[in-house]
Amino acid sequence: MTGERPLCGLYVLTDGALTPGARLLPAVAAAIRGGARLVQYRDKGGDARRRLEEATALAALCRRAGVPLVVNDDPALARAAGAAGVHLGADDPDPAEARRLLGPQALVGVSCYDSLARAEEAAAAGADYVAFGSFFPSRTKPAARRAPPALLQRARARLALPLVAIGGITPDNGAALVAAGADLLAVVHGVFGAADIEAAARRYAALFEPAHASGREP
Ligand SMILES: Cc1ncc(COP(=O)(O)OP(=O)(O)O)c(N)n1
Ligand SMILES: Cc1ncsc1CCOP(=O)(O)O
Ligand SMILES: [Mg+2]
Repeated sequence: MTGERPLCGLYVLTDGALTPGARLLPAVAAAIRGGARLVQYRDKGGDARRRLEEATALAALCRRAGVPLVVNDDPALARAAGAAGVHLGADDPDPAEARRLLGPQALVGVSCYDSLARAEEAAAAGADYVAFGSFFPSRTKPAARRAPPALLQRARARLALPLVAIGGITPDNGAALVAAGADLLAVVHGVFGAADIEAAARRYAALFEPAHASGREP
């Protein structure tokens, strides 16, 4: 992806239970006002028409805000909705196929769990970022495979592309992940489960401001 802004900061993932129906767009708008720098439409529902409507509306909102929208799991939906890209895990379509469908400008992110080897493969195949985790117990995905924070330091030393950390991240435990090399913190519950979404997003975004980020590895 030839991005306008570097991929760095708070990455918010929507959730069908926390941001249902009419609450989706206001919730994402609040997260962006709070400083979110990347948005993922993550919806595991089976209603294709609703998903297309929601993803299309979110893509328009994100475009106006200058924040890329990534669609989880579904390259065809990303294309139909006019999203900036797609996020793919081990059980999803092949990232190379997604790249062919979405084109060279698209943002293609790949889940790597606790595997540096998988991340190196994804990087060599042209991923725009790689995601590791779950680093902490996740309310959104309790059965997610766990990864140790030290993995981020090893990944940082070996990989030049943006690193995403995900899983049970709070403004308190996220600082150590940023210090270990995470460029983006991917969050569901900590932002969209909050009573004040904008304020919650602001607390994560602050972890990337110079006062906090001075603890980061070069
Ligand atoms: C940024 C980010 N990282 C990891 C995931 C998980 O992807 P996946 O393993 O495909 O699991 P599901 O999200 O599809 O349940 C993600 N979506 N985003
Ligand atoms: C999709 C995903 N993959 C690993 S953990 C997770 C969910 C993260 O959500 P939360 O920030 O609520 O733990
Ligand atoms: Mg997936």
